[in-house]
Amino acid sequence: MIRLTTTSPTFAADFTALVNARREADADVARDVRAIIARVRDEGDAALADYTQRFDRHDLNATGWQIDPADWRAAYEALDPALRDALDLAAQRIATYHEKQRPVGSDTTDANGIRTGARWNAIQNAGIYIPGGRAAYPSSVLMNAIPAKVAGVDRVVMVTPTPDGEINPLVLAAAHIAGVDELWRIGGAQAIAALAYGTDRIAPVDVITGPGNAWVAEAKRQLYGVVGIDMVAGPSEIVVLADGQNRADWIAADLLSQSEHDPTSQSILITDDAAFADAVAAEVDAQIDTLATAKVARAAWDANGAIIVTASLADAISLIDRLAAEHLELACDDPQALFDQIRHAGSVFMGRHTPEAIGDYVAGPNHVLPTGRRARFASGLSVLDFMKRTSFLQLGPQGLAAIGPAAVALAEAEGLPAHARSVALRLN
Ligand SMILES: NC(=O)c1ccc[n+]([C@@H]2O[C@H](COP(=O)([O-])OP(=O)(O)OC[C@H]3O[C@@H](n4cnc5c(N)ncnc54)[C@H](O)[C@@H]3O)[C@@H](O)[C@H]2O)c1
Ligand SMILES: N[C@H](CO)Cc1c[nH]c[nH+]1
Ligand SMILES: [Zn+2]
Repeated sequence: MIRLTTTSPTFAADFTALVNARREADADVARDVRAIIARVRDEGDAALADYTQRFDRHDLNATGWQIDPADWRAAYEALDPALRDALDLAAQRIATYHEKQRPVGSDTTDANGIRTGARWNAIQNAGIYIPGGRAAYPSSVLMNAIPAKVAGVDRVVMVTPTPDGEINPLVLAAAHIAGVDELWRIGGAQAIAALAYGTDRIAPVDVITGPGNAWVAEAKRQLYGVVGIDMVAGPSEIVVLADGQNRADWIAADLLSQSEHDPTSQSILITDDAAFADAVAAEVDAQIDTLATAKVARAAWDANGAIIVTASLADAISLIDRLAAEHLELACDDPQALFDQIRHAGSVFMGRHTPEAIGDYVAGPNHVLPTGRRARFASGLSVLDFMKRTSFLQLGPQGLAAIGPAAVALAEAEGLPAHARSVALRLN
């Protein structure tokens, strides 16, 4: 963990180094992913079986390539009732939140009878990546599949790695609740490539959504264009802005909640109270060892964690915007006043009783969010990622007469005579 103070003479350089640190997709990851993608494109299922053996340690031809919907239902029905209720509550809240995102098209006709508009249609085939290397993510099944179904996607294809051939029953139960259509036991960059290009067994999809580690995120980035993607959603991050009135143990737990995802995760505390910074640092150290995920959390905190002490909470705003983090907690008395001034963050958690982890599971907004400072230009997963818009126009003789000559003039000015003729012929 590094500790910075805004009054230090080296702060500007130190903070810039923190902002620019490349935690994900370094040169090796990009090169390895390129090789994996090329092999899956050329060798299809054989490459998938080989990579699954290498990274997930099981033989797909023995364990099975797919898991059957009957098994999803059985897993749901066998769940402990409290867990089933928790999953149902999460699904219902996520559905309610996302149903409000359905877009409306437009259809207007002006005084010359020129009709213009736009119509939204669902993507036909969506691939959803559900991470599964270090932890199982039933919550990510709901976060991806529910918006896809709200959008009206015909075919939702879920891929997830099953290390050592084991699958978490909660992941199956979530697939059942969310109405997934196919479930393949493949993960990593190879699964993204299979969804993008298709193989003998797996029909290709039109868009791929979902989070994953550095290899998954880089594969989506490299395959964008062959296939649509939601965003690059890599190793988790959190920035917590907290004044000295918070409980140090609460804030330490919030920081660790994201550090425990991945050794390349990043957790940053910004506070205007140096004594509170000390207390949180001590709490993080005390809490890490109590976690079953201590090894990953420790690696992430040591390598990428940061505590920044500012002179005031207001001084933190420009720092927060430069970090453009996936998650931002505002643990202070008037979070709204700060939120009003912040532009770049994937999702914001306001007030002392809104830990980021509540949004990971049950609040309703999507937990698939842009990482690596991409909140400057990207948004969290939504129904719109599973839809696209087609514009349309319709003119009669009067409308064409009104705007056609301008089109002819512009076409001639561009040196495109066939364009000009196509309009002019109809004007005469
Ligand atoms: N940004 C978000 O919205 C969000 C949401 C949930 C989870 N996450 C992130 O998802 C990630 C989940 O990671 P995970 O590892 O548990 O599962 P994962 O499914 O993303 O990755 C596991 C796969 O990675 C591949 N892999 C591992 N080591 C490799 C190597 N050396 N070379 C090539 N491929 C390799 C393997 O194919 C393996 O099956 C975490 O980073 C977590 O922070 C992000
Ligand atoms: N925090 C993750 C997004 O970065 C989402 C998640 C799922 N389960 C637990 N956490
Ligand atoms: Zn999380």
